[in-house]
Amino acid sequence: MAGAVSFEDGFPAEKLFSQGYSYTYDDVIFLPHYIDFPTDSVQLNTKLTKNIHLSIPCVSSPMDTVTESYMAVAMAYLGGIGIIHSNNTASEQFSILQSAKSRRIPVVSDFEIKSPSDVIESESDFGSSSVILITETGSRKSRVLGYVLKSDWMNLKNQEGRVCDYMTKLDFSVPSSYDLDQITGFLGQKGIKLVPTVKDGDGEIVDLVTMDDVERINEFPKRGLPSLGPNGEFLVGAAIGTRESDKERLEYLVKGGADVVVLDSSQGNSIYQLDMIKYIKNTYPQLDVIGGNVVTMYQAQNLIQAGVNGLRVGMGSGSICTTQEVCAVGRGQATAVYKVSSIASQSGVPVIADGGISNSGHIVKALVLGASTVMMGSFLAGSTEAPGAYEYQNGRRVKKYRGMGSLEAMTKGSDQRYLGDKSKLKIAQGVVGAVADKGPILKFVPYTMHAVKQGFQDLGASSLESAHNLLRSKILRLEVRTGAAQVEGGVHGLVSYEKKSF
Ligand SMILES: NC(=O)C1=CN([C@@H]2O[C@H](COP(=O)(O)OP(=O)(O)OC[C@H]3O[C@@H](n4cnc5c(N)ncnc54)[C@H](O)[C@@H]3O)[C@@H](O)[C@H]2O)C=CC1
Ligand SMILES: O=c1[nH]c(=O)c2[nH+]cn([C@@H]3O[C@H](COP(=O)(O)O)[C@@H](O)[C@H]3O)c2[nH]1
Ligand SMILES: [K+]
Repeated sequence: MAGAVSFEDGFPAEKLFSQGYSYTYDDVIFLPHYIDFPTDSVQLNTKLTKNIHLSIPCVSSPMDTVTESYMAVAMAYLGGIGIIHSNNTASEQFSILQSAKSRRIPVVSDFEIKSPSDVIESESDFGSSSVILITETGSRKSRVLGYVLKSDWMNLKNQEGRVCDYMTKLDFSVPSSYDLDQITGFLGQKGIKLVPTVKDGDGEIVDLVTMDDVERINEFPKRGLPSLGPNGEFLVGAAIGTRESDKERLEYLVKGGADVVVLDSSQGNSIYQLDMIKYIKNTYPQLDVIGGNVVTMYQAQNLIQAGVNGLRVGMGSGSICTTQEVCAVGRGQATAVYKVSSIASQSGVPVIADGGISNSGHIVKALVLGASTVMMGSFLAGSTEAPGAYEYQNGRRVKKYRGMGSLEAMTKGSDQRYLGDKSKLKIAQGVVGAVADKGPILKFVPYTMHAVKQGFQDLGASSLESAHNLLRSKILRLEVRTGAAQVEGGVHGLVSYEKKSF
């Protein structure tokens, strides 16, 4: 470390965040410190809750356009975690959870299954997949007999025949608990192009993994250790509410193997949430509970005293949120993360900085200001692994992304909860929108983590713990950026440019 500092330059966080302003990530900037280690030696391993360890500080938000099973699997594969949303029935949420828990390979495999006597009538029978699987009865819970590749079918002379007349025979399947290395080895050893994975026990087909999938995944940048539970399954979380009916939902989720539950509310400091925390702690003492959302020390203190194992911070900071406009409550996210973390750290309760992340710099700021993980909605929406299909808007490939407090999400299209019950007024606190196709999170999350490591290196922080210590000991300094400084900090003065990050 460089020589002792005998002058004042910049502000310690404690001073900056006690001036009566609500700052967000873009308002503040860290002053660089001293580098004495390479980027690759920065460690981003962290805690989601007191008991759950992750190798990257990333959590996908419990929103119905962000986290279902493919997202949860990809997040755990990368070393983070996904929280399955609860905008569905308890049994629907249970199936999504089970679907994530039964997988170890982050493929988005959306294939059709037919029986040997079926006929493939047109190319559209393949859907978005390049292969159709053939099983004895044409269902998932049936013996695999073979497959038909779209490319083979296109070259067939007699496309009208039954699939058993031309399918490629396949006698193999592997347990769905196989990881990528085991499947790669299996495909190589048998010299086959693809293999279905099946659940232990009932033998239900889970995925179809092709050599192309395996090669593609192996080409993505290096990742952290996957997030695994003691039974070798991926760690997966789930959201619940604080109504009486959520106790039944919780029972399903516990049966489904949820590793952690998030009490999903915009204002977590309520009698309903405190009662739910007590109920969960009494009924399932082994289950970790994340409370929130909170933005003040007072709110946080109440939930900590009630026994939460983690805190989710952010009110109105999300990209689709209108809470601050509608309700006049909330807080700038940088201030909220700093203030809540400063009290939560005294009890060793990890903080999730939720909402408002739109670049790697925001992640650095959230983590250095005291958070242990960041929760992201829009940053992960629009990816291959996010729920929903791509569509085109003005020539751009996009996926829908919507707030869970938007009218559309609250009424869920045909759901009559709101439209039928005229006595209950519903006010939207979120919007429905779309985000651009970002490709697989398997690719852009590792690049983003590398950018975060570079930020940590500039600050002289080799880990989250070291960053938190540097901030608390007032060695790390920061300042507020004026409007002009923010303009200067972005790209400016060019006639045109292309922004390509990696
Ligand atoms: N982070 C943020 O800034 C915001 C997030 N959201 C998201 O929107 C969704 C809905 O959020 P909220 O509306 O805050 O959900 P919520 O379930 O906490 O609250 C909905 C309403 O139900 C009431 N309520 C909850 N439990 C109750 C019980 N047991 N008995 C009687 N009343 C009860 C609440 O007081 C509130 O009026 C969540 O997914 C949340 O994450 C919404 C707004 C802001
Ligand atoms: O005011 C709100 N109205 C909503 O409809 C809504 N839906 C989600 N959220 C919150 O926003 C977070 C995701 O934010 P980002 O897209 O910025 O990552 C999420 O993680 C939530 O905390 C909402 N907030
Ligand atoms: K907002």
